[in-house]
Amino acid sequence: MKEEQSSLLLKSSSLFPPPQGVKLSYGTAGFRADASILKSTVYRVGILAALRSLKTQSVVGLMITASHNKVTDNGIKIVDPSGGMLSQEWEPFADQLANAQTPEALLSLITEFVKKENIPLDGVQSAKILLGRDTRPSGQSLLEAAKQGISSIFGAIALDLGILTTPQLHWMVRARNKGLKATEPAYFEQISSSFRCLIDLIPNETKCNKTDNTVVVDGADGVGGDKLEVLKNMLTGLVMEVRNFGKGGGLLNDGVGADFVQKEKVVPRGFGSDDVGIRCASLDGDADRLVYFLVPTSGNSKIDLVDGDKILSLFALFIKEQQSILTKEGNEKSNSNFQARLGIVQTAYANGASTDYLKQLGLEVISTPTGVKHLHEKAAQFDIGIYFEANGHGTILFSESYLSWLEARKNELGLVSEGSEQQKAALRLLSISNLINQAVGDALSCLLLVEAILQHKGWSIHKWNELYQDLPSRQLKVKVVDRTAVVTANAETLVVSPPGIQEAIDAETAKYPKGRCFIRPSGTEDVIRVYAEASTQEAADSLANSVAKVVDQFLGFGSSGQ
Ligand SMILES: CC(=O)N[C@H]1[C@@H](OP(=O)(O)O)O[C@H](CO)[C@@H](O)[C@@H]1O
Ligand SMILES: [Mg+2]
Repeated sequence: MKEEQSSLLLKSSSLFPPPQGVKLSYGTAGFRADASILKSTVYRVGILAALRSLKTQSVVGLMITASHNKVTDNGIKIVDPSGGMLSQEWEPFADQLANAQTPEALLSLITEFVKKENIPLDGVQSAKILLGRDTRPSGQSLLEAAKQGISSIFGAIALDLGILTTPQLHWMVRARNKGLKATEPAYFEQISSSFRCLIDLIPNETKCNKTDNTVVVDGADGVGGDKLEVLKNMLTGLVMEVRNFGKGGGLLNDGVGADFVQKEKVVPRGFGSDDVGIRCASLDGDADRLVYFLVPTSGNSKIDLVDGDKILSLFALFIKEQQSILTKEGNEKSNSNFQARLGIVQTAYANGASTDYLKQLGLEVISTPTGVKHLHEKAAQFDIGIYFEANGHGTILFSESYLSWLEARKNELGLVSEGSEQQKAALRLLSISNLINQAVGDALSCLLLVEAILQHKGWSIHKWNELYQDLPSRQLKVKVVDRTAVVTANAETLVVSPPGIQEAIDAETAKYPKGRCFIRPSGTEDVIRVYAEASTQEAADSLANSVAKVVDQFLGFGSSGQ
């Protein structure tokens, strides 16, 4: 490394001392903590992003957000050139950088890594980093720290794109590296026009029945609500009312948003008795999650949750239907025999009833650890890979080879049977691939796809919700001395350390018919999460509570683990 580069790094890093007594970890989706201690981390991730861009010779992204966490938290994550999450191979280096105690230690880590990875840090190659942030008040000052980190690497340029949803930034990084238009208007144009195509392709029979085309959306008082206000005016065939849109004075994620709705199963702020029976949806704080819900009865805050698993099921059902129309037998041979592999990816948090339903549809279902980085990787191995976390984060990935086949097939059908059902099915699948974010789960594009499918099928939210009945479940959080003491295996369904705890969990679970329960350390909050499922709500609650007690005995503040 050149002398000037080393001294620049030493000088700038001395302005960003790391917080004392805190161990930072890249976690499920980047670094997250109370915003007041994050400046040095964000500065260092700025350096890391510049190195990633140099290494890949492509544009990368930096998103400043803490998603569903409380407003005083913030976080930072890197978007890889593909538009996906940072390659997991670089995560250990991210952890080391964030935790280096002195400017000298930081410099030596960087020097070593640059050498090992063969990164062209000569000032000749340039690096470009797109920066986005959510609406958190701490975003602006953290943005400055990120810029300082980026400008500490010769040749690196930061491009501030302002306030964006996380999926918008992922989309822009991907588009940019594919040489496509990567602006916010281009994003809105793409999703609204592909939504229009799907609406135009609705069969006349259902069009006549005129299904309810109104949806009320809780924007979590964050960036998503704000962006929906723009998007809704570009849509035809859908009436959208946005509440908690971020500029009405409500506090981000405070009794609102997809995480709250999914975990608490009660109405978010601003919703209530007047909404009985209406189709409602909720975004999270950075608009990468979406859940639907309905208020079943007045005078009670309980909701019927239509979660990520059900969105996944609706998507899977529709795609499977379109695929079978497209490959219907008795048609001309040509190149119509592409055996597209359709695969479903879930985590252990997926409701057991959803997995059963998807398997009954004859679909291949696989399970990965929590965090979309894991699900995305698996889904990308299929021609059409649909992945969702129960909390509403997911998307549909189409392989390049399948898309080229589909495009060719659509053109061919246009010549031989213009306007046929088969050609429409091909057009629908192509429109879905343009609507749904190919980089990462995106609440805005998923919302439009759900709406298009419901209109296509002429379904109400009730009808959709009846695809299968969720097994009662309960999620709890337990504060412990050191959550890293819990080590899991088998896609997080088994605890291998501390010894004895899995046996205790098994003993509790065995007491409940259809009981299923697992624990894992959260990668975004300082807690152990407990998930339980059983045949009744009381049983699920009781199982979750007993296992929470087990966790507390083994790892809580009164345990010998302290
Ligand atoms: C149970 C749960 O909802 N976990 C969430 C949450 O991760 P944890 O590691 O569980 O804190 O935040 C992640 C990032 O948004 C999301 O991917 C994940 O599904
Ligand atoms: Mg989020």
